[in-house]
Amino acid sequence: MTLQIGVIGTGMIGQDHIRRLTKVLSGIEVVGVTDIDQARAAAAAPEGAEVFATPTALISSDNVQAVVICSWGPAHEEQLLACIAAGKPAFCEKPLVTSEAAALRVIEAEVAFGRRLVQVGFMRRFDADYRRLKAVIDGGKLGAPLMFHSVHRNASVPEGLYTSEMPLNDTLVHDADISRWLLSDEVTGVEVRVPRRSSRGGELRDPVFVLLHMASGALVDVEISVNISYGYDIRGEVSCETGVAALPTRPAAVISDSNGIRQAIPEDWRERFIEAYDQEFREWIVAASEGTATGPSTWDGYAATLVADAALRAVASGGFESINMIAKPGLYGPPTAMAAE
Ligand SMILES: NC(=O)c1ccc[n+]([C@@H]2O[C@H](COP(=O)([O-])OP(=O)(O)OC[C@H]3O[C@@H](n4cnc5c(N)ncnc54)[C@H](O)[C@@H]3O)[C@@H](O)[C@H]2O)c1
Ligand SMILES: O[C@H]1[C@H](O)[C@@H](O)[C@H](O)[C@@H](O)[C@H]1O
Repeated sequence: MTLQIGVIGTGMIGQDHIRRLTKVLSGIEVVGVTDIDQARAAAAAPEGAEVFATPTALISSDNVQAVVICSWGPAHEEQLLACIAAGKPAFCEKPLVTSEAAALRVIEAEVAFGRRLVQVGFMRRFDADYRRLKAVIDGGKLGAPLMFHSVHRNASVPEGLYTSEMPLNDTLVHDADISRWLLSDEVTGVEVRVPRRSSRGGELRDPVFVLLHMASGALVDVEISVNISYGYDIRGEVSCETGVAALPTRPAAVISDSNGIRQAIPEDWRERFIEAYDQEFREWIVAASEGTATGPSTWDGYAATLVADAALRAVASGGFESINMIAKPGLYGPPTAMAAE
């Protein structure tokens, strides 16, 4: 059976996902697209796909069985709620939503529906290197994880569109999610330090240094640099009681020329996580074909939203900002460290 998919938002990642859904993966057909920029939607539409005037029209179409949301974060809530109301599985790019209140409304709707329908685009969980790192930590041979050093560097970000809040509410959400998942832990508080500003980003608050306090007592430090120019560089190292486990340096062709011997660094997220995005969709397609979702959930999107909110408060206060989660609904699995009481 072929799953008929509609894509909302045909910008950078929408186009990349349409490419993988039409040229890489099987078991699906992109039957519809929409974007507030109708010309962009028409240009991105695969042959034979319908260009819908609005997300509502796409979601309610009888031809669309599942939805991929790649619009801007502030638009996600309305589109997710419409998918849940229609009972259609939705893959939603990060961030899930852009406020705690919005995250709670999506949780409430999905819990009332009674089955998981939403998968959030935290693609690092599908990356083979991160999966091997988690297997080592879960294996327990290195003892308990004590510290996680997470480095998140972008070569550049879209000028004018990427604001000073975004290192914390757009970029950090990946590190927040991967920390919770890798360490099987929950974030209970956040501190942020702002070092000397990089002259490459103009007035942008860049870089930032974030400290995540985990429920177990483990600490996570995150470097976010979004104008590092040399490439898209993602690193991670977990210090445990009797050893250290780290992401490997990615294999790349070794080039020897008059500049020396060197290996290329990915240019951006599309290249670094290409296999992870393919794999997250493979797993989503299986789940969505069964009318549900897998992997990062609305609950995980909610948790990352709380971290982003706390980080923004921490910049303003200069101190420690705590996080208080609601009790975890059973739909999202057993209680976590924080919600256990
Ligand atoms: N997982 C990742 O690594 C990753 C990478 C890039 C982007 N993203 C996320 O994907 C989303 C899109 O990012 P992008 O880089 O493609 O941005 P983009 O600006 O290139 O594209 C967004 C598109 O959505 C459209 N849009 C916005 N609001 C809409 C609405 N209400 N209805 C219909 N269309 C609407 C815009 O016109 C635009 O074409 C963001 O949430 C971003 O954080 C995730
Ligand atoms: O939307 C993008 C995307 O999520 C990337 O994975 C991240 O590295 C960028 O900082 C962010 O702006």
